[in-house]
Amino acid sequence: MLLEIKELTVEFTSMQDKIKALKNVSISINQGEIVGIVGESGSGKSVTALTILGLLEKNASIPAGSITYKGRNILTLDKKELQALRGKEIGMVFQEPMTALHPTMRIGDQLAEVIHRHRRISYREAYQQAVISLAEVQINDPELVARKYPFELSGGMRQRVVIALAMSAPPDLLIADEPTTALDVTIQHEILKLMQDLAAKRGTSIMLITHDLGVVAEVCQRVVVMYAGEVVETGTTEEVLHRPNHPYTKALIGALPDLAVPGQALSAIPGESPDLRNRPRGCVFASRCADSLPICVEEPPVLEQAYSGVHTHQVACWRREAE
Ligand SMILES: Nc1ncnc2c1ncn2[C@@H]1O[C@H](COP(=O)(O)OP(=O)(O)OP(=O)(O)O)[C@@H](O)[C@H]1O
Ligand code: NI
Repeated sequence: MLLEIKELTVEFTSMQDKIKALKNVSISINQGEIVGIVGESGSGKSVTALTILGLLEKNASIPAGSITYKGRNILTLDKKELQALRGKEIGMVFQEPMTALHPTMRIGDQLAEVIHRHRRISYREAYQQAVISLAEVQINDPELVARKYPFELSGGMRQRVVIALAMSAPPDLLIADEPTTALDVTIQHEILKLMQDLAAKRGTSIMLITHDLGVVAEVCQRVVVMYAGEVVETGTTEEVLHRPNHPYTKALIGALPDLAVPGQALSAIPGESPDLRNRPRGCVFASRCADSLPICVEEPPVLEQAYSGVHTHQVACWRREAE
């Protein structure tokens, strides 16, 4: 196991309010695996990523849980140790590539600087390596692009550069938070394929955060469905997409015209997600669930094996189909 998040709870304090953004979240990622994290806006996907990276804002606290990376609990590391982990061991790619790039520095120099820092080779060698890594992310004429500034590139090209940057160490884990959301559909496909190929070649694991089940179907081996800061269902992509067990997952999938097509946003399910300042006593999804039972509003269901004999597939639902 490369990364193991165990019963993680994250809270934010703002004004007088305490927002429980994550509750009892457990997610694991094996070496070389691509795991998709899906859920609608506000379900806690980005908070999960930021917690792993040690980048939560100052108003956050972590009252419970652990995040074990290669046997070490990341939550106990100090600032310096975390910084060393980020970028080198754990790479990151976010939705907006501009935030990861230095606006007034040439692409080749940005890459060379990072490579120089991580690999203890001369700057000249690092620059040559930078050009090679641009070619690896399928940028035509990498020498020319290396001399350009970020603003001279298209969004898709910039995201390729960010992936080259994130993969340059190279990391063992890549955390990608909606890496293709801002790009048009054809470019999305190319970038996903690129990440998948690079990961396979280097044995990198990827945590791929997306609100797009088509993206999950295309590249993920496993998927974690989050709702209101909790994991409601998890399993192999096949299990979750073809045999969904949780009413929320079913609703997400049922509303998609064609699962194999990326670029379809999660559909709107009637109702609103619960107020995270005042979480419901029972199941978080009960207020929007078409199949809820009296017990659903009384007691929270725990994440349990969905079908007997299938260990990978788990669901938190009182109507869980155990057979
Ligand atoms: N610094 C903060 N202070 C207070 N609340 C926060 C803070 N950061 C996140 N939250 C809250 O935590 C919850 C989860 O947010 P998060 O960004 O993880 O959602 P998400 O699943 O990534 O959504 P999206 O798909 O819109 O990116 C939200 O209700 C959000 O408002
Ligand atoms: Ni997010």
